Amino acid sequence: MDRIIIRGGRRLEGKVCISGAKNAALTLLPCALLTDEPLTLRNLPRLADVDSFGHLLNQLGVSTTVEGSKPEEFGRVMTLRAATISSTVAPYDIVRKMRASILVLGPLMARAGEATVSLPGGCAIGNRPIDLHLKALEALGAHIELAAGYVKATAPKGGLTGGHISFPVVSVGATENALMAAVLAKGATVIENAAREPEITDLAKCLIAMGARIEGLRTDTLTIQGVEELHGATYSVMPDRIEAGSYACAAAITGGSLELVGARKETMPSILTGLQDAGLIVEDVAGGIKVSADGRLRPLSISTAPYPAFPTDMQAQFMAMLSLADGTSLLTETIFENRYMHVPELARMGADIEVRGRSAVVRGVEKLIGAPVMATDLRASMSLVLAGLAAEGETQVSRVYHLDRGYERLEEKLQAVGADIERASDG
Ligand SMILES: CC(=O)N[C@H]1[C@@H](OP(=O)(O)OP(=O)(O)OC[C@H]2O[C@@H](n3ccc(=O)[nH]c3=O)[C@H](O)[C@@H]2O)O[C@H](CO)[C@@H](O)[C@@H]1O
Ligand SMILES: C=C(OP(=O)(O)O)C(=O)O
Repeated sequence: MDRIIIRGGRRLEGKVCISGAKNAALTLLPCALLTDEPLTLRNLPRLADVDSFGHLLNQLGVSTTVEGSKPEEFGRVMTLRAATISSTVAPYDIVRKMRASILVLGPLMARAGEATVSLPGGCAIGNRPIDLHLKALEALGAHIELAAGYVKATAPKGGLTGGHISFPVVSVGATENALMAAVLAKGATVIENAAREPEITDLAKCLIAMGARIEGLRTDTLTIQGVEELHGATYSVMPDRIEAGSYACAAAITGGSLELVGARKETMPSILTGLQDAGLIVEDVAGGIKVSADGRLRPLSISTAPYPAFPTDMQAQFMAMLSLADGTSLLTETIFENRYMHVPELARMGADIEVRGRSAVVRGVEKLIGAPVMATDLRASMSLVLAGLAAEGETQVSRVYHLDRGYERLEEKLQAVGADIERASDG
């Protein structure tokens, strides 16, 4: 298994190219199931999850071809074509490894009228139920059965019909599944209390490019007028706001200055406000954003919540950064009940953090010290890399496969801006 080895203490300076967003890519890929014509996705990040999703789609009968696989090229182009759907089953083995697999449910129902998808179950960051995904499909006429760990959904004879969906809590995944199911349903669908994450807008824009009729983009009410069929399209995946935020934290924690090339300011309001409140200088530059440290970091009080509030996917990275702030910060996690797996590992590097239920009290320390650490999820692993960049001495982060799910060419991007970081393989 690979490890990342970091010798910390170097100030980072320069430009980092921001890749296509994982969480957008993973909801754009299943759109290929909605048409028998080719869907070409540009700016796809080179990530383990994107490859796994491609394999899942192959099993369902989708052909995939990839261009731009040369190591020096960023942003792959994948053309997907679901001329026919040969299987409507997403098996446990794949869904277990990649939770986004659940996003084939809506499109399979829309196109094939049936889907059998493994229940995802819990994962390291907490319980991740799918009851809202299922209720949304039921509102469109689907019949749902649960048996042997699988959801079996079937549409009535004439297919799904438009309906009224009102989510009791904001769910990104359930909004995505509902949207992808509704675009081919007969008649109109209204989704209330829809998630407003930029990745949802990216999905809606791609569906519109494929011929869907959707109104209310960027708002919490989406109105969809079902169409007979969708056609092929070419669509470019939005830049990854969480990757951009993570590199901004790298600039902050090393007292450095990084230009985040391609980052879109309008997709990361609360992240940028958090950085500014922590004392960083955030500037618009041509084609991106520049984030620079300006003295000691200030403590913050932050609560995660659905967009446009502070994202749960940035909580761990901010915690690493705030562990070196000049004072005590309070972080509250409202989305996932167990997203503090990085706390004991950061503590092994000298951070002073106390978890009290859903909150974490982070008392800033003068310095962190390198140590061997490991994490059980993606953003927790990134928080340890950030801590390692600032720490005195050597940090070894194991279980690198978590990072490979969400950060394209992490070591390469960090080396280019001055980090002493490498990947070691134990064979
Ligand atoms: C609102 C939010 O921040 N969502 C995050 C969530 O998306 P993801 O789509 O995985 O999760 P949801 O947005 O669906 O979950 C939001 C909340 O709703 C609850 N829920 C969800 C579905 C359901 O059927 N029933 C139910 O009760 C969840 O337990 C959670 O507390 O994790 C992703 C990966 O970290 C993040 O990129 C998303 O930003
Ligand atoms: C937890 C994450 O992703 P996933 O929902 O794919 O597990 C994430 O992007 O931080």
